[in-house]
Amino acid sequence: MIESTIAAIRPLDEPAMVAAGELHGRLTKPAGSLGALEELSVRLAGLAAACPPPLPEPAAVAIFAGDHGVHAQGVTPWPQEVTAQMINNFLAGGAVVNAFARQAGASVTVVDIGVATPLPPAPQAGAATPGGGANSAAPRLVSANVRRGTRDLAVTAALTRDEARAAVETGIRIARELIDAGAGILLTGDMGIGNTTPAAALVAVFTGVDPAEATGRGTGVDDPTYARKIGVVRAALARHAPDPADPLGVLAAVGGLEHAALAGLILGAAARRVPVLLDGLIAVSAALAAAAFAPDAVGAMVAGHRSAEPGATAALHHLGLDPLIDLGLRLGEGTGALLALPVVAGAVRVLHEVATFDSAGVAEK
Ligand SMILES: O=C(O)c1ccc[n+]([C@@H]2O[C@H](COP(=O)([O-])O)[C@@H](O)[C@H]2O)c1
Ligand SMILES: Cc1cc2nc[nH]c2cc1C
Repeated sequence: MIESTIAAIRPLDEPAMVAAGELHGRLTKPAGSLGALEELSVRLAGLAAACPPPLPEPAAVAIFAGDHGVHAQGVTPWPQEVTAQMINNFLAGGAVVNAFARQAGASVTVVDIGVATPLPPAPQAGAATPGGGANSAAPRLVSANVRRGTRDLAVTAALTRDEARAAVETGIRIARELIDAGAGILLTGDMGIGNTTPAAALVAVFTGVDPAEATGRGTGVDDPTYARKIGVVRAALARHAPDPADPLGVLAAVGGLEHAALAGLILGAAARRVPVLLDGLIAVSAALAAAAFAPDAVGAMVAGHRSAEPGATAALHHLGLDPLIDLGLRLGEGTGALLALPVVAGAVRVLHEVATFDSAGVAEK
């Protein structure tokens, strides 16, 4: 399923991009005056192979949650149980992601891909329900636990290749379900105490930057914890020597289940030519894996924001993506992607609704 998904990912459609660029030149605004929104809307036309591309709605956030054996190394001050407790908060609608999803009119799907603490079984709901607004469906839990947390990557491989594959395939399946249910854009979310450590390792492997540059303070670790965290990432790279040309092997050695599933979500969206709006460090580390599986998947990626984590900037640079907003966020959950959603929608709406100089009777220069 990974292989067939990769095979379905194709380059952007040039004629649609040319048409969108020409249309921009005829709209009632000085050429180039919408800055990065113009490039974004042209790219989304290329992704959809249509000018104008469809409005990116309804929007669906998928939050992948997992735990991490590397927690035992003292790389985060938070207890592991917080991952499961925050899932309950997501399902009750009380987290920041819920507030932002209501604001943006997006649905929220929470996927237990590898939480250590047992959760109440999810009701066997039918199809996914993207969409939102005041009457949107309640957040939904999908139970797809591959294992109750990864192994400690400081000691051994975090996952077997089969476990990593199962998580990637779940991400692909969630993308398909959300798109089949009508989603016009997918947003990445994550929850996992300790997950900035494997994210930093993934960034270091795929971009080649030094672990000290890829590693940040996560939820806000103190100086001794930060130094230990860099040492853990450096030692893990030396121990496993992951090959960046083998993304499944990299995810298995030093990744996490939510990172692997997010890579699958991105591949699944790219294969269906639906945009995927990336959140912070964990999302962009997964995006590096997705790009290693299928370089053309980058065409479907929109960088929602620049996380305060230094590894996120290294990853975005490697992917050639400019983030839409830069507010110093470092929360995760999908919050930065949700804040960027109106920017993406605005970029596309311009191509649908703005009058041309001709039609509006406005003189050109
Ligand atoms: O999205 C980001 O850039 C981001 C940056 C720092 C922390 N987080 C979130 O914080 C948690 C991991 O932080 P830590 O310090 O426990 O590794 C996890 O639940 C992430 O969603 C997320
Ligand atoms: C409270 C809390 C909320 C979070 N949301 C995403 N990561 C998180 C980490 C913590 C600790």
